[in-house]
Amino acid sequence: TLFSNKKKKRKKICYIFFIVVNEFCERFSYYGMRAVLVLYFRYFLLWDDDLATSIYHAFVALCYLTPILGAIIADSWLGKFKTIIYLSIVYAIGQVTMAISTIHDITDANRDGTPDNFTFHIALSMLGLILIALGTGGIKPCVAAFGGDQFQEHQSRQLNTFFSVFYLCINAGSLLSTLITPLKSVASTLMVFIAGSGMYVKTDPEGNIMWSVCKCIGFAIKNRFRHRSSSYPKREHWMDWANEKYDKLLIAQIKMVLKVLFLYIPLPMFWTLFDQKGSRWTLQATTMSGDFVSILISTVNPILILTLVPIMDRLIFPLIQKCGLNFSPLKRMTVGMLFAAMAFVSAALVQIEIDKTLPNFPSSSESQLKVVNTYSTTLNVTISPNEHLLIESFGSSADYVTFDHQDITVSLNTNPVITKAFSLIKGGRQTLIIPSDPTVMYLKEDVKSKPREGKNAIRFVNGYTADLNITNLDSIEPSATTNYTLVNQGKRDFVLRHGEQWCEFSRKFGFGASYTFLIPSTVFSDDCESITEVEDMKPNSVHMALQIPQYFLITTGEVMFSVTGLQFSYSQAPKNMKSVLQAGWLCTNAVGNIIVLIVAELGKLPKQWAEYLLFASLLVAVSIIFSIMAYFYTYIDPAEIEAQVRKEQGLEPEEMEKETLEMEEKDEDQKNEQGVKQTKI
Ligand SMILES: C[C@H](N)C(=O)N1CCC[C@H]1C(=O)O
Repeated sequence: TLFSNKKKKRKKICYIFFIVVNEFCERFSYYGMRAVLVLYFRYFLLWDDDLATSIYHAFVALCYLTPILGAIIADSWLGKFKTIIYLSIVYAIGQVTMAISTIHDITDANRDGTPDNFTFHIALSMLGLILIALGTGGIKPCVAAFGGDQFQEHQSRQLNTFFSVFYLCINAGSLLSTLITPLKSVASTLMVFIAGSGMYVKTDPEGNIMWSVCKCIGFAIKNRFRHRSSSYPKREHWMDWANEKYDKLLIAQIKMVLKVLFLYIPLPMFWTLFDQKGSRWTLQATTMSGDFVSILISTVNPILILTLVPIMDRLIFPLIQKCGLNFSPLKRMTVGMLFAAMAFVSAALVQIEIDKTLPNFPSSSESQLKVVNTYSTTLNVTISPNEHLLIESFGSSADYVTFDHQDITVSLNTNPVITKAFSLIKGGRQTLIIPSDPTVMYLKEDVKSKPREGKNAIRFVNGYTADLNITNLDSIEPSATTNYTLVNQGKRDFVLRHGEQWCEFSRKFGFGASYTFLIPSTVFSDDCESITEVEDMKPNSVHMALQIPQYFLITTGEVMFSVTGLQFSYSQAPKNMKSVLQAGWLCTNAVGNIIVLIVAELGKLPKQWAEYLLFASLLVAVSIIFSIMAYFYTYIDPAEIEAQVRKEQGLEPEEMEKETLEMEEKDEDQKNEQGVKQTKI
């Protein structure tokens, strides 16, 4: 017996392995593709930021809505195993379609590097994304439930460990997704899953269960309405009004599912905060300094998951249990939400620090002006009515001057005095460039937000007497100013050239700054030494390491909320509706994304820190509501309830046991048969 038990255990570990590796590969493909999706929209389809992020969030929401479809197909028709196989094929076709849509040569007849027919590429990529959403979402509830199906009722501890390992694999896949192409991984997902085919415990679909559920609920509502008069005796539950027509077992199962789905109503708020990690927090990082921006943003969450899940499972939760505290799944989920709220408080505190260092940008009715002097002497600049600035040669005004009107007159104390009228841009920042011939002074528009992705915006004013060529820039005429170019952090070299003459100029950049470099007429004689720099915008000074606490808090919250939610959804579902409840759980994520799309994108508060605090407060309020709902929830053992109903229906427990035994024997025979077949091959 001992030997056969050990053998069974080893076998189980083996086929669980196929399932978790399958999830690893799938998430690998999904997150790998998601990581480059916004870039594809921005730089290939040339969409603007808003459209790119909206379509991105809509796609993520769709990926978490399609699980309903997958669950219906699995529980009512194909069964989980076949659903996973078929929808994985749809998934792979989606990835191929998406890959084809990125080949610009297909419509680039004139070979200029730009597609000629954007509509074709957009249509193809949208089709690809829909297929991917159908594939990834469709299989997701089935894989989790299918994994759970491999355990027997008494193995609840192992079941919990399975879901933790399952979540670890999701995040290992997400972490490594940037290294290997998504396409290969879809193919391997399928192969790994099929490889374990002969070993799985496959539960058959029980007819069109979803249709029966809908009909049963519809009948209960109609029947209740028909008997609304007080002369009819009350029933314990409104679903009991379906007793006249429907099987007691089905009614009991629907009650279990509805109870859990009702509990899920407040949960999307967690995902609303969680999903802003990829949008608001990423933007926050671009206003901070530090060398590890991209690594931090794309990897910190999965790395923390890989560390925190084992720590929680093996250390924290057992410790809490040892202290005699009942840290039930719903309590864990509530605490998870509170952690996410704390993460947003932490984000707000970081934002307040960042705001202290941000430039004072003009409001929509104001205009800002700075003056740069490349004239040969110091100038006294008067800007009507009462702004007086003393600006050295090859220097600038100390900071921007803010005006609440747009029309200004500038006078220079040259001989004769030069006076010129300008109209400033409302809500804009500009620089008045005074060249070597001040009569042609002109306005140049400046950046009025922090350069993206921690880059630096730089430009040059040519005070040299002839055209100049600068590395990677077009030639600049004398007295002209280049447009801004974005440069990365670190040391950058520029070569300035005019005919045979040249000199090299090096500059070390931080993050998110903006500079105007003034090139004097002596530039070649002093080997670029005399180039001066005007700081239009200071580099970011709040270090990105300050974001670590918020990532740590939200990931701790995720471990408590998401891993527990996954386990809870499986354990509280009746046998024939496991995928449906997994789909319901995943839908909370979809709704969360839709809320981000609607509320966070449309209703921006003027202060970012205030928006973070608002979201934190909302989640605290929601977690209080959830904890009250959880207080009234009684944990159930679906198998026990089903057995009890069966018993009430006259099916003796012995018969049931016999039935179960027969099924197990059948399964065992089937597996042995497969094993023999495989050996023969
Ligand atoms: C990458 C996340 N840490 C994560 O594991 N997930 C976010 C949404 C649910 C879950 C997933 O299944 O991808």
